[in-house]
Amino acid sequence: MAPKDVLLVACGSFNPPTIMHLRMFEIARDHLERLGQSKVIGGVMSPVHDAYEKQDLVSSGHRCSMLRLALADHDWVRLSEWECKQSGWTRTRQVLQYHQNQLNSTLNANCNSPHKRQKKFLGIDETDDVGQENFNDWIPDKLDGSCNEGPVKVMLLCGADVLESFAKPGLWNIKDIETIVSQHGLVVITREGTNPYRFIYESDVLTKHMSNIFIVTEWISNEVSSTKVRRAHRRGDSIKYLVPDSVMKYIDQNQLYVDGSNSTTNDKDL
Ligand SMILES: Nc1ncnc2c1ncn2[C@@H]1O[C@H](COP(=O)(O)OP(=O)(O)OP(=O)(O)O)[C@@H](O)[C@H]1O
Ligand SMILES: NC(=O)c1ccc[n+]([C@@H]2O[C@H](COP(=O)(O)O)[C@@H](O)[C@H]2O)c1
Ligand SMILES: [Zn+2]
Repeated sequence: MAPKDVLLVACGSFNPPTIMHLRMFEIARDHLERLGQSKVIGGVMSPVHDAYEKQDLVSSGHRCSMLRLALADHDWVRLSEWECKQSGWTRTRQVLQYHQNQLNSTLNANCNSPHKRQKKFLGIDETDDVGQENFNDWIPDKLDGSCNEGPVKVMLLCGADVLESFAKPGLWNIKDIETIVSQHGLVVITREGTNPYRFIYESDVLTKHMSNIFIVTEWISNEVSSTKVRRAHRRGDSIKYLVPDSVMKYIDQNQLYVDGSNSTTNDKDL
């Protein structure tokens, strides 16, 4: 059976983006492709909306700028700004659905209408809906104009802490969890202090859809987190090699994470 095309979507604060956020994609792609059933055709980072109001969250303007710098030379992972440009916070199931719909319509459009480049040449406006900005820069080049592609499956890429947050009362809608695991699928990277296998065992819905959940053990473990980076920076410690150099420079130039002044929220426990 030919491998199925997959697009990995990582949702998160990326406050700031760390090397581990970028590593996640490499680890996931190696694992999925080694299993032989999937071909990863691209990756997307979708920063959460400011309205998520997580402690110390700097504006999505800053977070998108940092992601743009972090991904500047990346050959297969791209930033998607759609989520943070909405009027409020969007549930992850809807974020995945949006990206799936956009991919499906791109694939359909490729087969039913003139080639995109031809459209540009003809001066046809590429906006989706009247008055709606086009946020489609994240679509892999591979799909840009080609009509012989099969379907592409959008999967959620996350760390095991996000998987375990499924059990936090009131945080996730059970129907959303079922839709995410049954229709999209999950690629979960192990993280210190988590036990994703046990977590799946203890959940009926996750056990039911286990064939669509890929747990990837990161043997070269790296416990960098955005929280630790922010803390180190606030204390005047070096964050070199924890975030891309371009991101480190941006943090300095914009004096981010020095105190609470750039944060969209005041310090509070969430
Ligand atoms: N070291 C890591 N190992 C595995 N997954 C990670 C790691 N760091 C981040 N992730 C994953 O990256 C995604 C984005 O997470 P997020 O933006 O919350 O980063 P974070 O480093 O956990 O930040 P914070 O400390 O602010 O929560 C999540 O799915 C999270 O689990
Ligand atoms: N119900 C939901 O869809 C739901 C709940 C909690 C977090 N999330 C998402 O998980 C991601 C990671 O969040 P944290 O940075 O809090 O770990 C964010 O993108 C957030 O939007 C989604
Ligand atoms: Zn986190």
